[in-house]
Order: sequence, then structure tokens, then C-alpha cells
Amino acid sequence: ATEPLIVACGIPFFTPIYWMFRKKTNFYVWLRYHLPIYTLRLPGVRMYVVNSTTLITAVQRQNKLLAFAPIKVKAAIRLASPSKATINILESEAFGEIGSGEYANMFHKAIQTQLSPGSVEFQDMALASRQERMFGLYQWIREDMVMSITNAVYGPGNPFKYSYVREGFWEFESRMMYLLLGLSALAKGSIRARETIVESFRRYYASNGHRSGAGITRTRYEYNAKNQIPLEDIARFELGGMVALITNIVPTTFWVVYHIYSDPALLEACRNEVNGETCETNDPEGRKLRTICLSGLENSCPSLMAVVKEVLRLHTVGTSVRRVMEDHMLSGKYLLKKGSIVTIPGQVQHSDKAIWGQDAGQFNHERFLTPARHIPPSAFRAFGGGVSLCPGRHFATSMILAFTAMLIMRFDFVPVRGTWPRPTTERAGAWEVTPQPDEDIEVQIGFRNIGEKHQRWAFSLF
Ligand code: HEM
Repeated sequence: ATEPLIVACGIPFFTPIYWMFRKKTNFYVWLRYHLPIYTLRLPGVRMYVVNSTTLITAVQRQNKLLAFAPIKVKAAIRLASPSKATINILESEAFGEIGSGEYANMFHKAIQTQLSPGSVEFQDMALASRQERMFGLYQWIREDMVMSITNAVYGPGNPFKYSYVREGFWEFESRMMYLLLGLSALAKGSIRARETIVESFRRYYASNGHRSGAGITRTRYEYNAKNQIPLEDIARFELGGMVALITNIVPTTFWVVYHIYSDPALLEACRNEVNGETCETNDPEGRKLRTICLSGLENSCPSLMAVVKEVLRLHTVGTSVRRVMEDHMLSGKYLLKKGSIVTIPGQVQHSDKAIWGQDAGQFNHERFLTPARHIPPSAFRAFGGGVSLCPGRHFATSMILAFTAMLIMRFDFVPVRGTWPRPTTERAGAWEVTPQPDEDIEVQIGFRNIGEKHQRWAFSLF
């Protein structure tokens, strides 16, 4: 019985670390070996990188021996810096016997129903009327979406309504990687911002703000309280919730909007589809009210839905991580040693020409409209898979569809430079699942129709 082949071992330990820092989110694709699984020797830990879809399924089946709970507990502790007592509760469960990790595992289950389709209200999702002006598209989407998402989730007491919390969040996020790596000396600004956010969320919970929030917010609070997590630490753990909630939806929406607006034929097709899911009525004052049906967006807007899927395939770079709890023979063939890490880099699957065809590197939403080939389910990993499959995927998809639909129905965007440049993502942090663009795109916004400024819009669930 042998471990998977060791690669990138020019200078032991140093070579893989050097390239990880150089290549960041592109590391695994750049390193791509046509091996089903290989080993990287890192200081203090062995990492097994899984490439074959058959082995991905085998890893996901072994959710106790190849566990996710210890990974997320460690990340939560480093990010949130909770009290010693809370760390004890989390660690004793996540690192104890095989099959424990109850706090972390049950948390996933506890929040799942709250994130199922249709569970979050979208009333707050109406875009504020915009003046015609120029701005950076990414920045604009970010500001608008953060308010829409957090209003929907945290309710009227939403701490994000204060600009210092919004700014603090992006400051916290900017050096988050150092916190995750345990290098807090390099993340002083993030730590300062974290404490400001924690204090405003502590006040939010203390004044029962969560009771008027969405089900997900109430459930998270109640679950933590039931597990004896003190209020201050509940506020700390919400940082992880915010990161999951905001940081992937915003850039994913940006790329969806970018690909639609930069292709006039696609824009037209999506507008026609959304138009078919929009009904016109009069409000009690006799004004025209146009309502977009949310379930119709998912079920009856194939081009729009295909764009979202293709953006998730082409732009996400998430990596699933597991810890080996006992020596284990994967598929009866590869020895995985206790204490090592198993990773499944999604981007390796998403860029595989044998799976997606020769144009795997290009944006082509039509591959999801009229699939020409069989795609193994484990090859689409935008939301991970197995026990750690993203519980927010339905919520995220609904938000992205709703936001984009409203945008394309109401606004035209014209790039100030005349053409749509394709932004790079070299500066994205290694933890980002959907990388943000390096440079923003300056656009001019305008209402699509005369009279649109005074038009009223709403969403309905069905
Ligand atoms: C486009 C948006 C999103 C993308 C691309 C995304 C992607 C992912 C990925 C790749 C994982 C890791 C899966 C793995 O390790 O196998 C994950 C986990 C997770 N996501 Fe998302 N996510 C998104 C939105 C959200 C939202 C909106 C929420 C919450 C409301 C959320 C909550 C979570 C949580 C809690 C986990 C950890 C799962 C666990 O504890 O087992 N995500 N997500």
C-alpha cells in the first residue's frame, strides 16, 4: 500500500509553498497533473490533491474518516477569535472521536431548511431608483447587493445599514487570508475592523434584532445559544456567516451582469425571457406596477439560468478540504495517512477539456442550454460537494437571478471606454470562491425606457 505520488518536490517543502503564493487561485490548474490523485509535502502536513471524478465521489462518501468539521472549526476560530470556553466546546467535538463534530455538523443541518428556495423574503430587493451617471460597475453592484442581501437576512435592525459596518466588513475581508493562516500579526487592520463589526452585532443580538430577521438569522442564533455559546461569541461567529453570505454572491453577480451586458444578443434573449415572467398590474393609486415572478426566473428563463451556471463553472475557484481522521485506503488503492489533508480543487474539474470540451477556457453559456455531452455530477463543483455542499446555493442562486433580472429589465449600461474589457483576477485572495475583478469597469447607466424612472417594480415568489 502506497501513498499517492509525491510531486513538486524540487526543494522539499519549499517548492509547493512558493508556487502556492505565486499562483494563488490558479495553483492547482497550473500544477495540473494527469494523475487521479497526488501528494504535496507541505511543512508539517501532507496534502493529497484529488483530480479524478471517481475518487471525488469516494472521498465524499467517507464523510467521517475524511472529515470537514475539524477544518471549518479551525477556520471559524481563527477568523472570529472566540473565547476560550467557546473554543473548548467547538474543539472537543470537532477533534475528538471519529463521528463527533456534532456542533459543526448539526449546524449545517440546522440552517439548511432556512436557506431552501423561497425561504427568504425579497421585499427589500427593490433597487433604489438611479440617476443617470457614471460609476464603477463592480463597486455599484457590491454596494447595492450588500444592502439588499443583509436587509433580507438581518431585518430592520440590520447592522449593515451603518456605513462604518459596511466599510469595516471590506477592511476585515481584505486581509482575511492572513487570519485564516494564523498570521494575525499581518492582519492588524482586519482585526480592528472585526472588533467594530462584532460590537455592532453584539448590540444587534442583545436588542433582539435577530427576532425580526430572516429564519436563517434566528436559527443560527438559537442553535448557538442552545449550545451554550455566549452572546459575544455568537456575534463573532456571525463574521463567518457574513463572509459566506456576501463575498461569493457579489462577485458572481458581477460576472453574470458582465457577460450578459457585454453580449447584446444574450442581453436581448435574457430580457425576453424575464419579460415573459413579468406581469403588469395597477397599484391601489392606479400607478403601473410590474412584478417579476422569482420561481419563473429559475424555471422558465433558460438563457439567464445557463449564464449563472456557466459563470459558476468558469469563474469559481473553490477547493473542498477534508482532514484524514484515521489511516485510510481510498478506493482500496491509495493510502491516506491520519492527520493529512485532502483537497478537491474545483477549478481543475471546471477547466478539464475532456469533460467540458475544447472551449472549456471560454465563456459559452450554451453548453448548459443544449448539453452536447454527459457531465459527471462531481465535475461541477462551484458549490463544493458531499457533506460540505454549500447550504446557501439556493439562496445565492435566487439572489443572483433576482438582482440580474431587475437590472436588465430597468437599466442600460454602456462602458465608458466604448468596449467591454475583460477584467483579470490576478489579485484575488486565495480563499475567494468567486474571484473579484482586479479593475472595475467604468459604465454609464441609463433607464431603458422613458418613464422608467417613475415605474414601480416588485417581486413575487410564484
Ligand atoms: C455564489 C455564491 C456561493 C458560492 C459560489 C458558494 C460556494 C461554496 C463552496 C465552494 C463551499 C465549500 C464546499 C466544500 O467544501 O465542499 C461552500 C460552503 C458553505 N457555504 Fe457557500 N457559496 C455561495 C453562497 C453562500 C451563501 C449565500 C451562504 C449562506 C447564506 C453560504 C453558506 C455556506 C456555508 C455555511 C458553507 C459551509 C458548509 C458547511 O458548513 O458544511 N454560501 N460554499
